[in-house]
Amino acid sequence: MSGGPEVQGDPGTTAPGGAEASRLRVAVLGSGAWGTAFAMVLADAGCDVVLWGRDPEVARSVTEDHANPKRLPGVVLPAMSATTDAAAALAGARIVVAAVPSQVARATLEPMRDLLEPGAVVVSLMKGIELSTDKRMTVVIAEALDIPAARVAVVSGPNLAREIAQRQVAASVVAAQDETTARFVADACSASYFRPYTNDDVVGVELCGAVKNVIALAVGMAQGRGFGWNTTATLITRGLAEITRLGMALGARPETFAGLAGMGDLVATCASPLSRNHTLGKHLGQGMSLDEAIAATGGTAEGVKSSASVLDLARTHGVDMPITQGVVGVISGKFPIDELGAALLARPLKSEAV
Ligand SMILES: NC(=O)c1ccc[n+]([C@@H]2O[C@H](COP(=O)([O-])OP(=O)(O)OC[C@H]3O[C@@H](n4cnc5c(N)ncnc54)[C@H](O)[C@@H]3O)[C@@H](O)[C@H]2O)c1
Ligand SMILES: O=P(O)(O)OC[C@H](O)CO
Repeated sequence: MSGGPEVQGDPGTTAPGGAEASRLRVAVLGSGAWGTAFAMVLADAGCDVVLWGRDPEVARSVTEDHANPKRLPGVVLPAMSATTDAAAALAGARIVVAAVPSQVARATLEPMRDLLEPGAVVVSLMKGIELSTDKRMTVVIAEALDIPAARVAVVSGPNLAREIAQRQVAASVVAAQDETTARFVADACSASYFRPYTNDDVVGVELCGAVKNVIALAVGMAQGRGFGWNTTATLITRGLAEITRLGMALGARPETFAGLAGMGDLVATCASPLSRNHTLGKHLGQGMSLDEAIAATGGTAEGVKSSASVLDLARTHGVDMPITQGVVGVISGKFPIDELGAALLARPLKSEAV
């Protein structure tokens, strides 16, 4: 990659000085699978990237060995630095990308509030809904860092970290209330194998990312019980209907659900064995306990916790989400997994359109 996005234009502050002054500095918070893979996209796109995480050995290995064997074994990373020092990571960063598990986002970001560069844009890669508040991640970010919503964006789409880290071709959505913010982020992460589209439907894009994980759990459970592609396709299609109903009730645009962040990510997550949510659901379907399934899956399966906040949101807004309700029942141990299919089919018949 040559050049890369320059430090100029909106939204902005003055470029940091020194040799890297002409390259856009980006801090990625969270050195897990997606934080690391997205840092790679940004570096390939020409940004000056620093990765922050809690684990000193991961930071050393990313900086010195160009590898994160814990989360992306076998992947050779482009040149980037990594640190456990948040102040060092955030210094001079015009874009800050948050890629920690959703339920720790607020606690992770709040202590960084005073370290953020004035005018920095903050991007959520997270696909969850905060328990206890039912808030979307861009809202949590704006509150935790005390910045205007117009400076917050979300990147979401069919983006399995391992495939992106292998530089397999993929597209995604960058959503922000402010078109300038979305364009700024899209320019920063546009690489030869990664194509971001902009969108201003932040609510729709974030709901798609969080709820598809719940539907992927349901698909995994069904496949673990031995059901085949008809069941999978039924759950994906009716899952999309659930996501759309909730999104419409919260003010999202219907076309978002047919796009990359909606149908696109739903298909990738429900079909791929690389998905942690799908895999965890499958383990449950095969008879593991929740604790066993979490341990066997490894990594963050956001749907386990976010299913409860999604269902809570649905109840608050009077939206019917039977698949989500079934997943919450199974996860909480209150509903036997082998009765889920029959319970979903026993509901009163209705028109497909509602
Ligand atoms: N992996 C993917 O393919 C993928 C793709 C798109 C979006 N996402 C989303 O990105 C987010 C991060 O997922 P991931 O795949 O990188 O997860 P991961 O499980 O690979 O890594 C999570 C990282 O967060 C760190 N972490 C955990 N608790 C923390 C805390 N209290 N404070 C700071 N760091 C903490 C862990 O040490 C780890 O480095 C999730 O919301 C996920 O849904 C993941
Ligand atoms: O591994 P999962 O289930 O978190 O899914 C990964 C991504 O969200 C797919 O786009």
